[in-house]
Amino acid sequence: VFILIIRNTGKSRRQPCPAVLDHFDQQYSEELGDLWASARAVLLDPPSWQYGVMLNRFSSVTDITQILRSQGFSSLLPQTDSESPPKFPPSSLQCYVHPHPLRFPSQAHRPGQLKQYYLLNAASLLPVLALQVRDGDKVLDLCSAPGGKAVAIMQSATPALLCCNEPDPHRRDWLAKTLESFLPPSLCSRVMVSAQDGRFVGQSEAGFYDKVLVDAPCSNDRSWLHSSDKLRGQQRLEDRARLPELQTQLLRSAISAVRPGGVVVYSTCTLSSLENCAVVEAVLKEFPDAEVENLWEEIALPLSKYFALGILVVPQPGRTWGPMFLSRIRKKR
Ligand SMILES: C[S@@+](CC[C@H](N)C(=O)[O-])C[C@H]1O[C@@H](n2cnc3c(N)ncnc32)[C@H](O)[C@@H]1O
Repeated sequence: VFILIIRNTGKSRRQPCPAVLDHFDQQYSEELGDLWASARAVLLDPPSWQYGVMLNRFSSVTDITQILRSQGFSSLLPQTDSESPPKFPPSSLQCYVHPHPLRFPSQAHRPGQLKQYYLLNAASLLPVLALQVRDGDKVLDLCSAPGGKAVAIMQSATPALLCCNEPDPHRRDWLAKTLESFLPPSLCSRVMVSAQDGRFVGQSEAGFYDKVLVDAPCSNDRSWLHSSDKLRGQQRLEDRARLPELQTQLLRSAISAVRPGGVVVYSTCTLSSLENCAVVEAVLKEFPDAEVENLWEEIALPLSKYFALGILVVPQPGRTWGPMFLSRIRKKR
């Protein structure tokens, strides 16, 4: 198999939206201090962005690992026989990363044919690792489209049920296509797609799930910074102000949907503390039977930066993963 790897070039450089950049400069220089200057440089430079290659364990094509290794990719997650930290629980999840911004070509959707790999920002795997899905778990992916984390969950273990919820009809179609492209028909009975408003799942399915992922709608810093025009950028800044309320409602609903002893992972792809720590903090006040767990020991990746209520991955030159915030909340027994 011949695979052409694309090196990102300056030709695809997109212009940042001045209003969004100005807003980020004000907020993030205050919240992140010196770290913002280097994160800013990465966010403004799409050709420097790295991409992870998550393998599909259900694809019968097996030579992809060899190709990746020969191109200089290496495994992001430590091999199970490795002695060196960090140690993750054994998992069949495999993702390859490259030190340079090389981009593997994406594969087209072909009905009836499973894709071999999924391209992603490797930090997106952290919420899935934190969820610690085990065989037989009942799992809810509350905000699921386009389905990257749902695919990663199914690479990690074989849950009894994975409910992928997405209320937006177009994004739900995209999600269904992703699942069809990566999962064999034999898993159909375990994986279902639902269309609920996630804010109300906690009432309708209280205490039903072992694990719930809330990969919340958020201000997606990477893409919002490159908003196509001024109006769109300004609209997004208005949306940004409203997001913490929706995120709070979704996290509240997720904690209600999990059984005592179960876990909720809350994640976003923004650096904004108002959508991250502040949301977790506000919701925890309402649930004395829930507590945040310390992920530092467990997910101590060199590209993560620790915050009191979770982990924030701040993109840095040469390690452009993130932005990604995650926090794991356990409901006491
Ligand atoms: C960050 S994206 C999820 C990405 C996805 N987890 C993945 O890894 O591919 C957030 C999703 O939440 C959905 N969403 C928005 N409002 C929602 C709500 N009230 N309940 C559930 N999902 C919602 C959006 O349509 C969007 O698809």
